Amino acid sequence: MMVLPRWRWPRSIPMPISATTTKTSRFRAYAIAKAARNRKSSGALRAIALLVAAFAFLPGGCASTSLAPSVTAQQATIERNDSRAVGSADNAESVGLVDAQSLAPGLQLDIRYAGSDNFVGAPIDGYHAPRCLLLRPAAQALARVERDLRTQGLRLRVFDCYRPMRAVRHFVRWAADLEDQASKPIYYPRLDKRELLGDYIAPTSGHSRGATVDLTLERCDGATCAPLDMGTPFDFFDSRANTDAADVTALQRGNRDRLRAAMQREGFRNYPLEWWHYTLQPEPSPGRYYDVPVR
Ligand SMILES: C[C@@H](N)C(=O)N[C@H](C)C(=O)O
Ligand SMILES: [Zn+2]
Repeated sequence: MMVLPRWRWPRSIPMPISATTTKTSRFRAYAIAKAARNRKSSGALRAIALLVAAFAFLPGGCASTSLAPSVTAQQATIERNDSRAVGSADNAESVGLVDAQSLAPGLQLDIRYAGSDNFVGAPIDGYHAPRCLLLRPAAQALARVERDLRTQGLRLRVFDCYRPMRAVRHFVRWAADLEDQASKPIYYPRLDKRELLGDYIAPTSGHSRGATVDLTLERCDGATCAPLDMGTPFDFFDSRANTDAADVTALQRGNRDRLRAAMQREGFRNYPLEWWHYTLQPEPSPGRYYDVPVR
C-alpha cells in the first residue's frame, strides 16, 4: 500500500511567519540553542532557547498538522518545481554543470545513487554514471578544498553532487512506500520511515541547484585510503548524524570539525542535520533547479 508520508513545508517556498514547521523551526531552534550554548548567555535566555529547541524537536514538530495540505498540494509543489527546471536540456554541460573530477583529479568518487549501495537499494532515476557534476564555481571551490587537504595527507570521498529532480522524485516515491522497510536496519533504525522526508531527505533538494555536495574525508597511505571515522556512515538518518551531535567520541567530533573547517575555508556551509552535506555560499544559481540526467 502506498501511503504518503507526513507532509513538510518545502524549503524552496517562503513560509508564513505563523506557520512553524518541523524543518524550519527545528533548524532555527537548533541554531538558537547552539548559539545560546556557545555564547555566555544568561541562564534565563539559555533556558528559553533550550525550551524552544526542545519543543521544536518534539515528534511532529509544531504546527504541521494544522498546515498539512492534501496529497494534491504536495504533488503541486513537485510540479511547480518541475516548471522551474531547465527545460528540455539533456546535456549537463549545456546548463553549466561541469565534471568536478576534471578540475580535481584527486577526488575519490563513491557516487552511491548511481548504484544499489544506498537507502533505496537500487540505482536512482537520473544517475546513469558515477560522476560528480557541479556548477563551475562550486566545482572550482571543491577543487581548492581538495588541494588544501592533500597537503595534509587527506582526500575527499564524494557520495553525491548535483542531483537531478527526477532522482528527488524517486526518493519521494520510495519514502511514500511504507511497505518497503528493507533498508531500515542500516539507514534509519531509530526513525519511523514517515520522519525521513523533510529533515533527512528533501522533497525539493538543494542538490538539484548544482552547488551542494555530500562527502567525507579519508586518509591515504600511498594508494590505500581509509575513510575517517565520522561517527555514522553516510546517509545514516538519525540525530547522531547531526554535525554537532553530543553522542559521538572526541575523535569523531574532531574529524567532523576538520571536514567542516576545510569546507568553510572555501565558502561551503554545512547543513547541521547531516555532517556530510555542504552547499557553496552564495549559491551560483539559487533559484534554479535542474533535471538533466547525470551521464
Ligand atoms: C539524502 C541525503 N543525502 C541528503 O542530501 N539530504 C538532504 C536533506 C537533501 O535531500 O537535500
Ligand atoms: Zn546532501
